[in-house]
Amino acid sequence: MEAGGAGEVDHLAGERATAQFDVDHMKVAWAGSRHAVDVADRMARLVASDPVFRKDNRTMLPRKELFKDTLRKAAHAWKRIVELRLTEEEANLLRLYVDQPGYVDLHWGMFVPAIKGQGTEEQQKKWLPLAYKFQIIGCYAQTELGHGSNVQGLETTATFDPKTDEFVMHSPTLTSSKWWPGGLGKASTHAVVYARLITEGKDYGIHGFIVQLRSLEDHSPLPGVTLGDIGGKFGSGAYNSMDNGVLRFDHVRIPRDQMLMRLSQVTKEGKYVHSNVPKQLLYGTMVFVRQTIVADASKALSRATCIAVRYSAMRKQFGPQTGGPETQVLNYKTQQSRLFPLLASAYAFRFVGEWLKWLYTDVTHKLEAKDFSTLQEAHACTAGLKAVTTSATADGIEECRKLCGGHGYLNSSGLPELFATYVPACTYEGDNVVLLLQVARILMKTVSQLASGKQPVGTMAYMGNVQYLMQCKCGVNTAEDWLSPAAIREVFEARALRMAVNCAQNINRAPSQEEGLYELSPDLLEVAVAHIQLIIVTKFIEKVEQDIPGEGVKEQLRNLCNVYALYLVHKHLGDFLSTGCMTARQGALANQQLGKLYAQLRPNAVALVDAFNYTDHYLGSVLGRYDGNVYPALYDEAWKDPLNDSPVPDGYREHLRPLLKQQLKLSRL
Ligand SMILES: CCCCCCCCCCCCCCCCCCCCCCCC(=O)SCCNC(=O)CCNC(=O)[C@H](O)C(C)(C)COP(=O)(O)OP(=O)(O)OC[C@H]1O[C@@H](n2cnc3c(N)ncnc32)[C@H](O)[C@@H]1OP(=O)(O)O
Ligand SMILES: Cc1cc2nc3c(=O)[nH]c(=O)nc-3n(C[C@H](O)[C@H](O)[C@H](O)COP(=O)(O)OP(=O)(O)OC[C@H]3O[C@@H](n4cnc5c(N)ncnc54)[C@H](O)[C@@H]3O)c2cc1C
Repeated sequence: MEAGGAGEVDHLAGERATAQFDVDHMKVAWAGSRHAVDVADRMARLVASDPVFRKDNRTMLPRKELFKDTLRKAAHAWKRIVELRLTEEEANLLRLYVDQPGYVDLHWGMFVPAIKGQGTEEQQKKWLPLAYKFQIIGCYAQTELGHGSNVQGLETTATFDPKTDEFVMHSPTLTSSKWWPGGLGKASTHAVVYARLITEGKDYGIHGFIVQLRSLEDHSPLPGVTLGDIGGKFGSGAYNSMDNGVLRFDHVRIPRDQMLMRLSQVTKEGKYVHSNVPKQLLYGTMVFVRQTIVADASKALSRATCIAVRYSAMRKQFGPQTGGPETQVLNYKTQQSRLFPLLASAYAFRFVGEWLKWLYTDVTHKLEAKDFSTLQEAHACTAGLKAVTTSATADGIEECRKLCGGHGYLNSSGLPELFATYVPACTYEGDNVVLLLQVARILMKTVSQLASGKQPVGTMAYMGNVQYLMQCKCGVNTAEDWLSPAAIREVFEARALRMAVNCAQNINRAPSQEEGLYELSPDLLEVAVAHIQLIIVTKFIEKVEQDIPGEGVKEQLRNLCNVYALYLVHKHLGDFLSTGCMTARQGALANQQLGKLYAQLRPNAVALVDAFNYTDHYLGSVLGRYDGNVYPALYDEAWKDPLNDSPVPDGYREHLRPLLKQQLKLSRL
């Protein structure tokens, strides 16, 4: 079929011709290195060219078929990984481009890291080779029906029996049933189970245990183990490919050496021994995953913005009153003011994710050397950035759906499934509100220590500049003044610090610290968000200050950085004004500058999303096609729906025909 006569293919080519920068170099800036671009490109094409990895029919598959398809894809991916001797980097990219949540995510993302982080050397030697070769499949069984956020409230017990040198795993109540772990329902043979350790009659709190759940012969649940899937989830396709599971134990015995004993041990005699390390290291796997979730946020948001930008560039509605061609919807200022901040956010999250990965690696090295001084920083940054980036990404994907008008609501746009798959990221690995309150508590502690002269470090170092930041005045006089990184940084620092100090003062007025924290928790959330946004803005500014090769690349990144920062100023103007960080006039100038930045971004928009280098397979959207040839694709896609298998639908004879015949009789009356 011919395109609808609007010349869409040429349209995107024209868009690409207006770019004022070298897209190839922007791909490098986005991916991190030339090597990263090449590997990602190779893996994306490998997946796209393999019929087993087809996913265009996914939202139409019934759950059982979808799950079987996930098993097939995972097994095929593994076969290719082994046959092609892919490196870990390549294998992980392959997993990314297969783009179907499944047990492998939890096996590699949580089961293996939990054993690495919490297992002794012997335990690692025993279990990791089995996991690396997929001779066992593992998951991370922490959350229960009754408790998820409150980890210390978990009820599953692991009671040591010195007579047999075993732990007895038991689910004493309905609410102690493990509930949610991915891969648990149908695929896993093993789990790292978090349970209350009881020995010598004393409850020592939550610890991790490796427990075999299913037979390695026929995959049936072992005696005393009840297992199942917890049921269908939000959306079609989407996270329904994952077997989130339920697990109950009825006095299941495991050898003592299956307690993960790196942080604490139980001796043969039943003595509990805690190594001289912070107990929060038990939460290390969550910290690791939160860091990967921040990196994933930029992937999901960049996918959505890529679809919305390309579609908005080809879609036309209305036109000048004087006549002439219709207007590309991307030219509407409202479309730009909704879409460009999301595009800028995708870049911002990419760079802060890169920095967070560095921080995580640095903290891990320090922990290995028994230096625990940066544990709090790692917790605050991973928890806060996870919360802020996932919330903004989930909202952003939904905004992109609306930006694509009616067609955005079709499954073939890719946006409904992307949203449904993505949105649980706001809940899993820590509910975003719960995580932001953790950050806020750390900020309150830091403020309370300022008076004693203790200098905050890391991302909180700016709080040490309290004398200046509490009274400084924003020096912006013209819209262009807002292009100064120093001016931007200062207002974000002043806003974050003043909000934190105000909140701390209000808490101090409460009858007790606990009551204050409780009453002011809505304000605390905003304090945490302001601090985390400061980190994202700062890391973006630092990125732009680096040496970035490629014609025009640095300029585009600077533009995106300014869009991101000034969009936040506009969105949170109330914070900036109420804390006296800027005047209403300066707020208006920021908005004026933002409009100018959008106009500069406009000719580069399509090229900026091309720099993500996504294949049409990975995007999975007829609206986001690289060639912009949207209408024929939309039209063809509709005919693939099973509802169109026959011109007359199933059910006609039973339900439509009698009705229509009856109406006929009535009309004859
Ligand atoms: C196809 C084949 C391919 C093969 C490919 C092969 C290659 C593979 C490559 C690798 C692939 C990688 C893939 C990754 C993909 C990952 C996908 C993941 C999908 C998501 C799954 C989701 C899983 C889950 O959801 S798991 C469950 C998560 N649960 C939670 O997050 C619970 C949230 N609750 C908590 O974290 C806590 O309970 C908390 C913090 C809210 C409260 O805890 P607690 O009551 O103990 O503490 P407090 O009293 O509040 O605080 C005490 C003290 O501790 C400090 N603190 C708290 N937490 C931490 C921490 N984490 N770290 C450090 N410190 C912490 C806190 O600040 C307090 O400090 P004080 O100084 O005492 O004040
Ligand atoms: C798709 C998906 C996959 C998952 N995979 C796994 C997995 O592999 N392994 C695993 O162990 N778990 C998994 N989980 C569970 C997940 O980690 C928990 O659901 C998550 O940590 C939130 O906990 P909750 O369900 O107990 O929420 P709740 O804590 O019950 O939250 C309910 C509401 O209460 C609020 N709230 C709770 N506490 C506070 C507080 N202190 N102050 C203010 N408000 C509060 C929350 O903000 C929220 O609005 C998964 C969940 C999902 C959705």
